[in-house]
Amino acid sequence: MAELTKELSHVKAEEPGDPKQEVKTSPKPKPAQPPAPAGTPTVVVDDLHIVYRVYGAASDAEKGNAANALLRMLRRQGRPQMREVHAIKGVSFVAHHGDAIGIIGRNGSGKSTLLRAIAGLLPPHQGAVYTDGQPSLLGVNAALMRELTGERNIVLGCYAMGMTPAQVKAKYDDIVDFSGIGEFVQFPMSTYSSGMGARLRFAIASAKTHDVLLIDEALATGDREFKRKSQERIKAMRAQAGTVFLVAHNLDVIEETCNRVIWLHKGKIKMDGDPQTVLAAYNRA
Ligand SMILES: Nc1ncnc2c1ncn2[C@@H]1O[C@H](COP(=O)(O)OP(=O)(O)OP(=O)(O)O)[C@@H](O)[C@H]1O
Repeated sequence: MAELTKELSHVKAEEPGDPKQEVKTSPKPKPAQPPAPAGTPTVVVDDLHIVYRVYGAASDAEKGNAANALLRMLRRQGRPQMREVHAIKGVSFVAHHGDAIGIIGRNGSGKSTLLRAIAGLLPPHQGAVYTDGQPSLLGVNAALMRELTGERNIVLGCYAMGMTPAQVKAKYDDIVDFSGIGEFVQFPMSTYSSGMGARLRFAIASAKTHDVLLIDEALATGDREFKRKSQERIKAMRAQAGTVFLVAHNLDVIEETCNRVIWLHKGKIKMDGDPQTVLAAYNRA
């Protein structure tokens, strides 16, 4: 913590007011704006199609025997084979401020792909995604640096979300407390269990109010107590009129946290409605 305090006080000396700040790259805080009223559209997904291109993959017709294998090897001397995986097929919906939307569906139905597309990480093959505000994707693989300590990752993660040094300092203890990693905050993240890493990622991401927060299975790795705390956080974010998308295989988490559920099946929306109705239909299928 001493090292961190030193680092923060050093950066703090270069905060606004100091003319040198003009050339620094540390993110500027957004001017305070009143939160948008609940019910205002935040995300519009319009006839979205996402197609992955996989290079070097054999088509079904080419698989299966030695002759085909030889043919494939010979063909690789020329242009590599390319296959397309049509992961999202014409998905449309509108999300609003204050919504917490659960995305459910079997393995491979396109849940993570949809979140990544809303986050702007995958270009639409067709259709479009419009967002009001900055979407932030929090996945279990969210990029924190394994070789750095929890402490440094908190600072970097907060900066990456656009927080000022003063805001990082104010939130630091809360992030450590919320994550429950205790003294491990001084250790490199490579020494953390997957649950500890996921808790720290959630604690960092939720230290800030997001316009659109996308959570991919992040709650699945926490223990019971952490799940309870994180559900409360999500509720608080909704109350501040942000929009939360949550992908989870644990349907209890979805039911307790979300006010709307979208059921994806083979890249298409099979059902979109209130959690009770959609989950009941999903469980019957
Ligand atoms: N990087 C990729 N390259 C090629 N195909 C991919 C890639 N990522 C996902 N896919 C394919 O896209 C489809 C949707 O995958 P996606 O990971 O979005 O599903 P999911 O519903 O999140 O699955 P899970 O519940 O197993 O996490 C699957 O057919 C998958 O094989």
